[in-house]
Amino acid sequence: MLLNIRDATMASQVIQDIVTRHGKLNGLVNNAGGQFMSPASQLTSKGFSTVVDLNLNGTFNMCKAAFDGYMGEHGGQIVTIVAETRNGIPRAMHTGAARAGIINMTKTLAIEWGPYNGIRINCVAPGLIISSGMKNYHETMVDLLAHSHWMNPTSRYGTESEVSASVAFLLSPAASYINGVNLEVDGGSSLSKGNPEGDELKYNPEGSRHPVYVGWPEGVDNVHGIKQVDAPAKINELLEKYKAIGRSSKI
Ligand SMILES: CCCCCCCCCCC/C=C/C(=O)SCCNC(=O)CCNC(=O)[C@H](O)C(C)(C)COP(=O)(O)OP(=O)(O)OC[C@H]1O[C@@H](n2cnc3c(N)ncnc32)[C@H](O)[C@@H]1OP(=O)(O)O
Ligand SMILES: NC(=O)C1=CN([C@@H]2O[C@H](COP(=O)(O)OP(=O)(O)OC[C@H]3O[C@@H](n4cnc5c(N)ncnc54)[C@H](OP(=O)(O)O)[C@@H]3O)[C@@H](O)[C@H]2O)C=CC1
Repeated sequence: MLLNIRDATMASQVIQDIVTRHGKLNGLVNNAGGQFMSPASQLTSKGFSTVVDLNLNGTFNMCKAAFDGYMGEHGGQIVTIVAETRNGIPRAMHTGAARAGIINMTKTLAIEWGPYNGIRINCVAPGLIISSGMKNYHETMVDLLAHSHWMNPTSRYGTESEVSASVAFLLSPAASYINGVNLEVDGGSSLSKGNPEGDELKYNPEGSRHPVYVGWPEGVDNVHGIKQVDAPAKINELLEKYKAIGRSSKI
């Protein structure tokens, strides 16, 4: 099934096809999105609109299609992946504005659509995550990002598994009374970003138990159970580093 979320007609068609094929639509996860990096001073009006159209309008198109095509009558759960935006997103003001718009749209929809058979709608806001998406960026940006892994209190990137665990939780009955929230999955970067001159020890002063705490559950055999993703090499190197730390992080 082809889908361009920027196209409202296509969004409705895809929802209709799913309902026809499966007879129901329990959940919608709006994960599609993205941006290009540009300082705001160099951003054109068209560039700004493009990113807002993709993220904000695209998410609206999918939510509306799900509501009209099934959930308005039968209820359901919606989770939208946004991005950690609390202090803005330097070099990505367009996406920051769009994601903040989605978070506010989500609050309104939670209020307006909750009465429709208990529709629940929430957001998950990832911080920096080791993901295939990083391949979209120029090498210099990847370098910068790879050197920014300490920029939150956990001093590391997150993983796709850590984001999807939160999505699964919000979709599940375990979250049956959670509606209209934005769950930050960011290692605390929304609380503190650190100093660009700093290093990974910033949040781990001498005397703390571990240089970096990973805290991933063991895989079937060991921590190597963490999924390998098709991220740029420099970002994947971080994953290997965390795995090694993970093995020595057991309390
Ligand atoms: C030290 C810390 C650094 C802090 C910064 C941290 C930032 C973190 C951000 C949050 C973390 C998020 C991570 C991720 O999201 S992972 C990646 C996910 N995937 C993507 O981002 C997708 C990559 N992007 C794209 O696929 C496309 O750029 C996009 C879909 C967004 C747009 O594609 P489209 O084909 O619709 O658009 P066009 O190419 O036709 O362009 C339209 C106009 O947009 C302007 N533009 C486009 N590219 C650029 C660019 N690279 N620089 C500047 N401007 C750009 C331009 O005006 C285009 O119009 P014109 O073609 O007429 O010029
Ligand atoms: N990785 C990170 O650090 C962070 C990521 N995020 C967000 O998480 C989400 C997933 O990102 P990630 O996996 O990293 O990156 P990817 O680029 O791998 O995933 C983005 C997905 O969105 C799809 N997509 C883009 N535009 C459209 C469209 N118009 N219609 C339908 N699908 C579209 C892409 O499809 P296709 O491949 O076919 O183009 C791609 O599968 C994104 O919204 C991203 O911005 C937020 C914060 C941090």
